Amino acid sequence: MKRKITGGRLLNLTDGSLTKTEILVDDVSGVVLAIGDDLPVADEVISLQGEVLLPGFIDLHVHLREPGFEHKETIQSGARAAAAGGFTKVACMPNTNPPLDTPELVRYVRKKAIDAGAAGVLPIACITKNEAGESLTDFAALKAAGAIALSDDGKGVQDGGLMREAFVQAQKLSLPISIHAEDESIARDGVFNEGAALRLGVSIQHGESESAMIARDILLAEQTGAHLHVCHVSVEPAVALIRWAKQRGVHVTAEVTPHHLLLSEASIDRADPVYKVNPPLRSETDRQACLAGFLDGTLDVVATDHAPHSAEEKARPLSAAPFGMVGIETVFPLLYTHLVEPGLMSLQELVLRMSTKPALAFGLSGGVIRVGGPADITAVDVDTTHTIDPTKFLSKGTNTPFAGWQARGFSNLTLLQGKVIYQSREVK
Ligand SMILES: NC(=O)N[C@@H](CC(=O)O)C(=O)O
Ligand SMILES: [Zn+2]
Repeated sequence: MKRKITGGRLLNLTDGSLTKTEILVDDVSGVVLAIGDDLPVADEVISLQGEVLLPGFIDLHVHLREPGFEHKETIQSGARAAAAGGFTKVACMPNTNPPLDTPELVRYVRKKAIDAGAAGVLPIACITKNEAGESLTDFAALKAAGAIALSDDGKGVQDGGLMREAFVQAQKLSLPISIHAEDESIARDGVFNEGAALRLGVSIQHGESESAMIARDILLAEQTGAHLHVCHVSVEPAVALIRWAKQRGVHVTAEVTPHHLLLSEASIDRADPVYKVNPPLRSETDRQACLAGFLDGTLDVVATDHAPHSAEEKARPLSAAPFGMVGIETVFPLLYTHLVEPGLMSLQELVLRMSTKPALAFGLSGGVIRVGGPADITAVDVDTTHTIDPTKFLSKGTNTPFAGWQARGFSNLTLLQGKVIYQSREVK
């Protein structure tokens, strides 16, 4: 079927200009057939009212919880939530039950994702068997089954020798390794960053647990020539280390989450599990360093680390509640409203960091809208203000510290390969 999208404004990623234009897409070939005025008739016309047309967002770090934790999220609920957030592709982490450490499990996730018919889901497989940190998985078999990267996210690989071997093998297969950098001998199960922890009388998770492991893995990636991707950077020394590594020519990319860009430990007004996330919300100095690193490109991409948990789990006492926040349905409006509108970054730069650069970093298709390219598109409304209401999320998780915040830039329409995977009530 051919679909014509009319009434939208296409963002030019080079100069930031917005041009009112039509786009013709085909859901059989999955590509953009034409961009321009007065395009030929189509099987279906979708009329927009000035929404901005952007390449679908790509998230390199989400948790879809299947198999094993379907009460938190399913691949279907997570992929639908992603589409509502403007995402056409998400890379899901392997800390499921069982963890994604075999080709069969990787294929299971891919099949479930296709059945969901929403955002594309790209599995990241475990570095170590059962995420136990003791022996490596079969990287070649996992890649052949469709894994796009390797990670033990949720945990750091504590054994540096094992991690060195992982980089050696990943390099041969050109597979990125996404690290959850946390030295457990330093982190010691701490919950909040030092300032909030001391103020509220809870255990401290020291920032060096993150930066020390990043330093180790930069050195290992340099020696082995592997692609190191650093997850959820949150502390100033980590930003400095990644900047240094890039200057040395190490193949390193890094992500920053919306919560580490917009919140600090000063935002934690009470010992509430809604603020419990790993890595923790850090100091204002750390937040500023992450923002500066994001603006100067040291931190390449935004990733949400969408980490849904049930209301019951998040209602537990702080020490017993799980780490994690949802983010997939709110990230673009939050960053549009709090970074683009105040003039900290341009719209096209934000889109580059949410669509184009994630695609480039992991060698994925998408990230730009062009004739002949994939028809992976989202249309965002930058004029209407909405209040973030977790009860309206398509995700099963409502654990967000941004409830009640106002934002603009919510998606009204998302297409994957020319098929509509999300449409709001505003679009006819
Ligand atoms: N970020 C979190 O606080 N939690 C994540 C794990 C992770 O990304 O480290 C989760 O799986 O819930
Ligand atoms: Zn993590």
